[in-house]
Amino acid sequence: APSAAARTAPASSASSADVVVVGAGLAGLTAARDLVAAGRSVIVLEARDRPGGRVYGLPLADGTTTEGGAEFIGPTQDRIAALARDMGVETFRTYNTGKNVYFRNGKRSLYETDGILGAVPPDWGVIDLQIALLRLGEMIKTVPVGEPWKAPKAAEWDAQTFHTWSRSNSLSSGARFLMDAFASSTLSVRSQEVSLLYVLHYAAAAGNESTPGTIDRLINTRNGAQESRFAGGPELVPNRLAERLGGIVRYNAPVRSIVTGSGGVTVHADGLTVSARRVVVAMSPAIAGKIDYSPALPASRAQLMQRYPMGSIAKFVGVYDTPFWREDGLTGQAVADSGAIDATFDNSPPDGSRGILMGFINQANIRRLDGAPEAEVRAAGLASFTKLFGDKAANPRMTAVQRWDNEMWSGGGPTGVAPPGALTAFGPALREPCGPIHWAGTETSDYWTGYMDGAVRSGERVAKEVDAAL
Ligand SMILES: Cc1cc2nc3c(=O)[nH]c(=O)nc-3n(C[C@H](O)[C@H](O)[C@H](O)COP(=O)(O)OP(=O)(O)OC[C@H]3O[C@@H](n4cnc5c(N)ncnc54)[C@H](O)[C@@H]3O)c2cc1C
Repeated sequence: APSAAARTAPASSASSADVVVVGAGLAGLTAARDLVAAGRSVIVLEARDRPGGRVYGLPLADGTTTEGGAEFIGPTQDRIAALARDMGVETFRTYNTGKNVYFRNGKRSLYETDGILGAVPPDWGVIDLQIALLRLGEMIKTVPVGEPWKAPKAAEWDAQTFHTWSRSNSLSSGARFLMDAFASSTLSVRSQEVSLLYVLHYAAAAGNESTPGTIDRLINTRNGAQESRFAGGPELVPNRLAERLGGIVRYNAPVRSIVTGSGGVTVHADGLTVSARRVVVAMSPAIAGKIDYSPALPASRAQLMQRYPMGSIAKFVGVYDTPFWREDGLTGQAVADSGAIDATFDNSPPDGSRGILMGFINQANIRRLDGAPEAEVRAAGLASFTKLFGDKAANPRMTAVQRWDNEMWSGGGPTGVAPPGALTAFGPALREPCGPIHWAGTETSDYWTGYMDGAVRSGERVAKEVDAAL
């Protein structure tokens, strides 16, 4: 249990603990849970006024919320599943009955997702694409989960982008578009921006210790990463965990600097300084790089933090009286090559008592809308919804938008992504402790890096690491 001193320290003061955890996202909260269970005194310092980080219940005008950040959970995501169970949060299936919409080259078509192609829309390049996917599947098998830099062809694959590979391994514009759509919908970057090795590892990591990761598990709704959602919203998981941890979690406490001395570390947050034997920094490398470290970190870690940028992403939702697309035989899922939104899902509540359409405004699309007033984002979002789901989508009861790129304590999303050269030169620094400073966050995970499950796994891993070091 936390020491009495840790529980009662006033908000603006100096205090001490065995371990300071920086960041109350899923990674930091999980680390704190396990360290407290191991009998260590812990203080969690969170910059925002809420826990959860990239897991966020986006408020709607009527006082309810919808998923503004992380949303889905699927098979082999065992650690977030276990945590949600512990917190009494149930899951339900993502609405997935009917056909998906595919919009390309100005033409709208519908397709089934229970055929051999699964979630892949049929396009002219489909044979071409299947051959490329088979090749990728073979490459993925050779990438060691958690250590992609040790793949036999790591140097070759980290020397090119996913775009370069997709262009030299497919001829049709359909296959090329669908490979770009894969990078966009999973990482919210253009395929030009991400290392081939990183993409291969992302797929290798989409599994668990007994089930190898695959591209299918990343992109599928049924049997894939989009299979289920959390009843009441995913934010219930971090909210309840933070509540359980109680007063050791301090909000509005952005950490500005971490000073390593002979006896341990001193962590300086706004209004609070904490001395500890160890510190866990539980956030993406890019955001961890905003903290001042003294003495300077080893160059490998400092430069990793310069080379692991966040994707660019926003979510747009429209709320309707009913999920009208269901009556039209549609799942609410779409893939589009134009407009502000390139992928959609049905975000309605489990009982379907009203309809919520969610659209991702991914990579270049949200960059184009950077700084645009909300009315312009709304108009662009509704234009996409109408094009994909018809005129009934034009007049929602309300809309909402969550722009992650403008969030000071996230800097984008869904995850940090490695451009060419970063993993082979700096990858081991993702997890390697720097003296008493340990690193967590979904980006440091082996399985399901980039996902809530990876965040939880990273918290569990770092708690063991720190407990052993104390
Ligand atoms: C739009 C979007 C959609 C997504 N969809 C899914 C999905 O469907 N399924 C899925 O599994 N995952 C999804 N993700 C990814 C998922 O949200 C993340 O993988 C996961 O939440 C990361 O948790 P974390 O604890 O590693 O980091 P974070 O959640 O980023 O937590 C880091 C915490 O540190 C805090 N912090 C930052 N700097 C400081 C500082 N200096 N001092 C103190 N505190 C600080 C932040 O405020 C934050 O609370 C999505 C993400 C986004 C943005």
